Amino acid sequence: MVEAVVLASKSPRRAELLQQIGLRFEVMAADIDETPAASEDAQQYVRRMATEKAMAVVALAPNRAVLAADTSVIVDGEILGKPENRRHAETMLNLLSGRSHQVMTAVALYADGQLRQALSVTEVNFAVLSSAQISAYLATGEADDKAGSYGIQGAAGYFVQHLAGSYSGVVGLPLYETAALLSEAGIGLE
Ligand SMILES: Cc1cn([C@H]2C[C@H](O)[C@@H](COP(=O)(O)OP(=O)(O)OP(=O)(O)O)O2)c(=O)[nH]c1=O
Repeated sequence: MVEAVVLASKSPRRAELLQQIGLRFEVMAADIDETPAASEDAQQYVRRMATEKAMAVVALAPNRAVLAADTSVIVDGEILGKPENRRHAETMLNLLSGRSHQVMTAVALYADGQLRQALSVTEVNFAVLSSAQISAYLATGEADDKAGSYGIQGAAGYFVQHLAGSYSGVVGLPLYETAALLSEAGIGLE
């Protein structure tokens, strides 16, 4: 029997999304340093992060197919990752209020000695957020572990006036691109 793909992620959202497309997988997360390098742009950063997450797990399970992803929010060329604390999250939400930003998710798949990558870029338009709305949202705790300090799939869903791109990519794993990578690597969905 072919062994299940390993999802190199501690994100419950990524596991849920992968379940949605019927892939048999198990989870093995590896911690990596997520500090952006001074010289890299957002696209290079998310690609490098997804690759490093995958390769950290390949080092632990060398004969398995390993899938990983990385999501960042980009506004004015600035990369917004997960907030350090509530104040940081508040600053990010004020920055995103009333304008559009990009959400980039890179996916990396290592299988049969080959690394494949895909990138999903989505344009998201936020309504103007009042300070009361931001405070109420921060109190839900949903911002704490998410890039850009919001989760489109939760209470922040109503901040979004318009989206062009991949909804699943914003949540953390673009399903079209992921299925295409799996198919290229000859890994079938059930
Ligand atoms: C923008 C946005 C991000 N997110 C989440 C997806 C990711 O879990 C997180 C971005 O952080 P990541 O560093 O990409 O992922 P992670 O640390 O949560 O998990 P791992 O590295 O182990 O795979 O933000 C949402 O859930 N909804 C959203 O709308």
